[in-house]
Amino acid sequence: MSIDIKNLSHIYSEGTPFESIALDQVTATIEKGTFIGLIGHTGSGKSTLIQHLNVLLKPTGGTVFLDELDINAKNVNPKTIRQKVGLVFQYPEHQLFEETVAKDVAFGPTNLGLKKDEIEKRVQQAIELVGLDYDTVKDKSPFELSGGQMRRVAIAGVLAMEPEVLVLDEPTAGLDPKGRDDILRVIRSLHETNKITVVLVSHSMEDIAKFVDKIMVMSKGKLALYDTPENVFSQAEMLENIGLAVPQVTYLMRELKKTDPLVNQNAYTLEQAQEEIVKMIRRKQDA
Ligand SMILES: Nc1ncnc2c1ncn2[C@@H]1O[C@H](COP(=O)(O)OP(=O)(O)OP(=O)(O)O)[C@@H](O)[C@H]1O
Repeated sequence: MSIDIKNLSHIYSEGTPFESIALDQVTATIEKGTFIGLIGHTGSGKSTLIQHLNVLLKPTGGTVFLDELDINAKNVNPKTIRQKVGLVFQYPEHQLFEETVAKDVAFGPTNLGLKKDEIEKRVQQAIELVGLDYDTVKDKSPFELSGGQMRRVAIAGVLAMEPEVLVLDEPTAGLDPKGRDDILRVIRSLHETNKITVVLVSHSMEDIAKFVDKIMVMSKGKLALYDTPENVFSQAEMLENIGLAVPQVTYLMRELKKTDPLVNQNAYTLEQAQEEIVKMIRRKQDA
């Protein structure tokens, strides 16, 4: 399912002294089956943008199309959009409440009014998709699991609705580096096997760079950059100007470029850049 964001604007408390322009004429196309990382400093508009993908907010201007359907049109039922676009909030495990993992994951499909067999099938599939063993966890209380596992259960709850687009607000928040990497791997593999379109909000470019196809950089309610990770990182100065930490690899490459004529940052992928840096460090050690 492709997403077309057209001149999307959002003003909170419009016309009051507390007015705040959260989105300012954002236009972007997210092609079907792509994995997008959405980055930006605090208050840049990321959460506001993703809430529009799921019709949780009404635009002040512009709209969003899902496969050419204007999701804000009067005759469109927001419920049908929310089935297609699954939204995983920050710290989704805080919303777990059932006594077993299986019941929690079944909550969404049960509300859709699906038959018992279909619900059971979806629950099992969703639990396995997030890399948990169904038989081991199905009857456990979600609260017996580790933080990372609880988060996987919460994501499984959204997957059991079989959305065509998965939107996640900082799914790695509060996890240690290994937990962050594990969750991102699960999401990447979901995206690859199910060809699902993914929009993932993150504070850290370094974390998501190797997983996403494209990065959207938001700054003060505007879309500042929208390109592949390599092309986004090549705009190091712009990223620094808008207050985003440039990944260490890019930073090192830029510094080395100043002194080492062999380095041409734009000619490398991130993995190649990493290898080059290791080689350069060895060359310097041997010299
Ligand atoms: N409910 C609200 N009422 C009024 N202003 C709001 C509301 N929610 C967000 N804002 C303002 O809108 C702007 C964009 O906020 P938003 O939460 O979308 O940014 P964000 O990039 O997701 O930030 P963070 O990374 O901190 O979550 C900010 O200036 C914020 O203060």
